[in-house]
Amino acid sequence: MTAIGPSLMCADMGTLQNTVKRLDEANVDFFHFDIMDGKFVPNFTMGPDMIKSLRAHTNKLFDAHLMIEEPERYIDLFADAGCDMISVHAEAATHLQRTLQKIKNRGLRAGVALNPATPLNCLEYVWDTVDYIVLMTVNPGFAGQKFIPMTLKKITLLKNLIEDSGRNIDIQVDGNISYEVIPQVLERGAEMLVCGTSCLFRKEESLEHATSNLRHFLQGLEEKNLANS
Ligand SMILES: O=C(CO)[C@H](O)[C@H](O)COP(=O)(O)O
Repeated sequence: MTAIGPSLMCADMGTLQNTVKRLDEANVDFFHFDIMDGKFVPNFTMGPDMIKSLRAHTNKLFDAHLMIEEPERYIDLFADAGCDMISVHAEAATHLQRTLQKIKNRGLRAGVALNPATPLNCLEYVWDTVDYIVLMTVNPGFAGQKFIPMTLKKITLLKNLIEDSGRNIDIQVDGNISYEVIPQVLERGAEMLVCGTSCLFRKEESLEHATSNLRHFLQGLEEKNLANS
């Protein structure tokens, strides 16, 4: 089943606790936290203390996407805050394998995030240390950007590489994951959707409606695929 993960940087920061409770009840699958340092990306968002304070309000998976330089220095901080999954950018981790191993040693799922222009060959020697790949479909740093069409080809290539590796590695897509884009990324092999302003945090509908509409839409696509197979 396709996993829905609200991108909490798109929420109202003043009512975050309530938002997490509502989305938990609306039955999202995981919560996605974008961590920015003003260096790797030109923006700032949330940090470990915020994650820690939200941990008591849901049992759903917490997924931290570290858009920061030297991510290896902060793994313990985010693990201690209550994260279940941590992804680091290949472009930012000098010792990528060591950093992924550090995440796994803490008992968490380890992810590699790739900017749109980063080729897939940086994954070649870490297949045995990675649980999920975050393919950025916009350049990271800001919500509300435009989907980059070249990344569709990358999903197909990545799916083939994962199948060849024989490993159980999920593909997460992040950036302008709209109703128009969703069928295209799913048909190419994405399994985890990071849902921001493009499909969940929308002015015209409540979080509850947005989540249930999205779930129905995904179910419809899955039924159509089953019927065609
Ligand atoms: O990673 C991100 C930005 O770097 C956000 O998670 C994402 O872009 C938010 O979604 P949307 O594009 O739909 O607003």
